Amino acid sequence: MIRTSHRSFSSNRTIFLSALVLVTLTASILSFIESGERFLHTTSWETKIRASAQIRRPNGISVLVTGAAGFIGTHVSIALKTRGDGVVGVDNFDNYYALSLKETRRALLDFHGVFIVDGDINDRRLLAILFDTVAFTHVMHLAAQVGVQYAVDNPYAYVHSNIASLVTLLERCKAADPQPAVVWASSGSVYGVNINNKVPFSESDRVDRPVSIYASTKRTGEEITLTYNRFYGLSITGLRFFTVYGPWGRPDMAYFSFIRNILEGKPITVYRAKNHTDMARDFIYIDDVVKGCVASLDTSGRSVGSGRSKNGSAPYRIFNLGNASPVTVPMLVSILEENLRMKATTNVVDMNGNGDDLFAQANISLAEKELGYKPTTDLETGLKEFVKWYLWYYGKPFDQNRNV
Ligand SMILES: O=C(O)[C@H]1O[C@H](OP(=O)(O)OP(=O)(O)OC[C@H]2O[C@@H](n3ccc(=O)[nH]c3=O)[C@H](O)[C@@H]2O)[C@H](O)[C@@H](O)[C@@H]1O
Repeated sequence: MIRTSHRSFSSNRTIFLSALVLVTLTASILSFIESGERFLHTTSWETKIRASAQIRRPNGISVLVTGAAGFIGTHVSIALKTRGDGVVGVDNFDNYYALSLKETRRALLDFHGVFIVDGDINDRRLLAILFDTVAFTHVMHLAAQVGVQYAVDNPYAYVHSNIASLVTLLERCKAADPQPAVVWASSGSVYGVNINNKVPFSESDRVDRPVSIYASTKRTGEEITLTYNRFYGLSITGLRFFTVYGPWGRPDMAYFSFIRNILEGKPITVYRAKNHTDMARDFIYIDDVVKGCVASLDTSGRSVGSGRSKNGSAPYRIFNLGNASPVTVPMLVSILEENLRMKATTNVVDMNGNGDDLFAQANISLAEKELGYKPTTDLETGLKEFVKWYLWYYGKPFDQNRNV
């Protein structure tokens, strides 16, 4: 959805990035000043929020996007704003990965007229002020502590971000009148080690054997949101994202860290299952995921409660958002090598039971039927776009003569 033609990659990169840096700097200085006064919610802060939340199309929606400076959050916010919806972002700008990338995404959002509130959604007062300032029709909840392996050493981060913050947000949505509809990021990792012994994975499969703290907090989130649907009438749509990749992506993910190491001539580590089976993922390109998110918002139905009471029942839905075509990690590496015309130095390591799922493949027929979801970007095409963005963003000289 964020289009930058190849020509502009080379010629206007410096101009575009310098403009972004300037906007970032201004936005950061302003947000620093305002963040200090955040709780006085100065009129300029409120004015920015109201302007950002303004709906500019007939039957438009007004969406609070949590995690708006994140990878999927940035793309979804821009897609909604571009079509005329009201969008306000909130992000705690944590340093799980490079803050500079989040700040540049903030500038990109600013460029598109999306204001991001710098704050933590576990902050009840901040949420109260936000919901008093804007009557959100929808919440796109993408803020989360992500990463499968990071959970091994940092379990509390997942409880704070994926459980405590979720409940704080749902409590605020429950109290709103009218209540917004909620679309939120679950995860394909809830399927665990393929306990169903069937592929592809379907939403009706058993998901009571998650293999990481990360996956178990996402599974718990599905149970918690069901409670807020059944008792308080919130419309809930959970999206089980598979392995999402693309421009402005997450540096902690394999596809991103591999390209960085290959370009820097450093080795990459390729995990393999104990019986020497290659790991495989259902890689899904960001533009396809954005379409799934927007379609979920558009078909969310209404919440039917207010406070502790509700009038009727609201929709509770879960969808797989994947590509339905798994690719092995070694294949991912060879596609990157082909795009970069460089060979990777690969260390193959047998999995250490770090909570990584061996295999993932989404059955997307339910999303196709209910959301009209139809992924169109295969991994080769998507990675080509990602490599172009990466070289443009990090200003890497791309030597066409490099041997593979
Ligand atoms: O499907 C999902 O729900 C999850 O997808 C990704 O998790 P993952 O698929 O494990 O993505 P990566 O961390 O990029 O790993 C992709 C594959 O590469 C492998 N890998 C990762 C890193 C590495 O250095 N080497 C390596 O072989 C992993 O074992 C995995 O098989 C995201 O990181 C999660 O936030 C998301 O929830």
